[in-house]
Amino acid sequence: MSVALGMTRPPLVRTIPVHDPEDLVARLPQAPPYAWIHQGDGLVAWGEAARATVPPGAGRFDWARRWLARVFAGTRVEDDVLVPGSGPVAFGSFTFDPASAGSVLVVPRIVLGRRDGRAWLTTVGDPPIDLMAPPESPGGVLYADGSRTAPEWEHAVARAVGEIRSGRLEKVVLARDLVATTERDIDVRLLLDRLARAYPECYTFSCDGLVGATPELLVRHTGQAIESLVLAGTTARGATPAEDKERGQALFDSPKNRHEHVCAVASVRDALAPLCAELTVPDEPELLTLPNVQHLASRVHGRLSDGASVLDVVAAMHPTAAVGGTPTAVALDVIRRLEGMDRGRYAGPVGWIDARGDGEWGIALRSAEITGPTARLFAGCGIMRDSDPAAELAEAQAKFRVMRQALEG
Ligand SMILES: C=C(O[C@@H]1C=C(C(=O)O)C=C[C@H]1O)C(=O)O
Repeated sequence: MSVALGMTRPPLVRTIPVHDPEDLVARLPQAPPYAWIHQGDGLVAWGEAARATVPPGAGRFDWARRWLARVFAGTRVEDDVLVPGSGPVAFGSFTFDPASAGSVLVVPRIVLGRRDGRAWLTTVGDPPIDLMAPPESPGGVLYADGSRTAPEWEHAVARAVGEIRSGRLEKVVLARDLVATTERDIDVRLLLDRLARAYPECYTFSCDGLVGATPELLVRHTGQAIESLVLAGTTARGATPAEDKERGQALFDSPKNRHEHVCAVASVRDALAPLCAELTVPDEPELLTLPNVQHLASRVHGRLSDGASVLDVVAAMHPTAAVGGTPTAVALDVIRRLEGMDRGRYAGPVGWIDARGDGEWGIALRSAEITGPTARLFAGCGIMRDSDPAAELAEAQAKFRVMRQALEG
């Protein structure tokens, strides 16, 4: 763990209003970027004032909360904007499996924010002057199987179906990985630009090499108010508007997908209920249409009963049945046995938190782990008792498309 690198006195954190930067991604210098962007609003950040490698284990969110409290308490703050995301902010991403290493928290040196026509700039200490070189293309992309070939993964899905039919569990989400290699190192800013343009309704994120555009908002925390967008149940887009509509209706009417969705919504409701004075869960899902797929979606709203921070809420929710399964413990056991890989931070919580405890966290889906000229892409699907392995494979391919297009341009 390192705190306030190179600073001997408590650093001054200053937030000032600035002119609308319009395109947040275009303001990122040549430095590892942090980002959370939705419909053009959000936060982009760079530099490192403090960083923590969060130790694995059941108490990791607690550890993170204590570390953040110490770091935020060790700053002097002059905040002329006072909105969620102003003042000191930390970005974070956690591994899917609590036993896996790799969870990280970073307090960037510079944060540029934009929401509802307002924009602000936060600096920690005296930040260095940054190089504004534009990103370059990584060149051609070659793909290789990750831990499982396509037929091996279909076999794993068939085995999961067998375990579900034996009555051990109702639902499990199985994922696979693909390894992409590019000619030159990947500039994450280029991926962010492409993702934010192609998927404005998703949350385009970047945190310490984990990059993606997730449609699934785990939780947004604004004062006492929280909201979550629960997704589960997926179909492809149609080739024509009529076919698109037909597919959407079939998804809505499909007992398999509705059951899959009910599992995910129940896990969110059960996790949030003990924290909330009010909680509204819709009776029926709606359709969320994205450029690559259509999902069943439920918007959940609540009011917290006490001063829980966004990270406390994340700790209570993860892993939801949208990425784990039902019941959770059995699903995690099946995932560990059948996937044949460590998910790393894929399907884990990713987002930001400020010193008031406000923040936005998504589930890190439609994402890749970037290291130099390599990207490890992930995609998964909810498996139910009547799942067809070939159909699940096709669904995973459609989900890979988000990061493939971001890499290929
Ligand atoms: C697991 C993923 O997506 C999740 C699984 C879904 C499903 O199986 O229908 C839908 C949305 C997400 O909750 C992924 O994109 O990798």
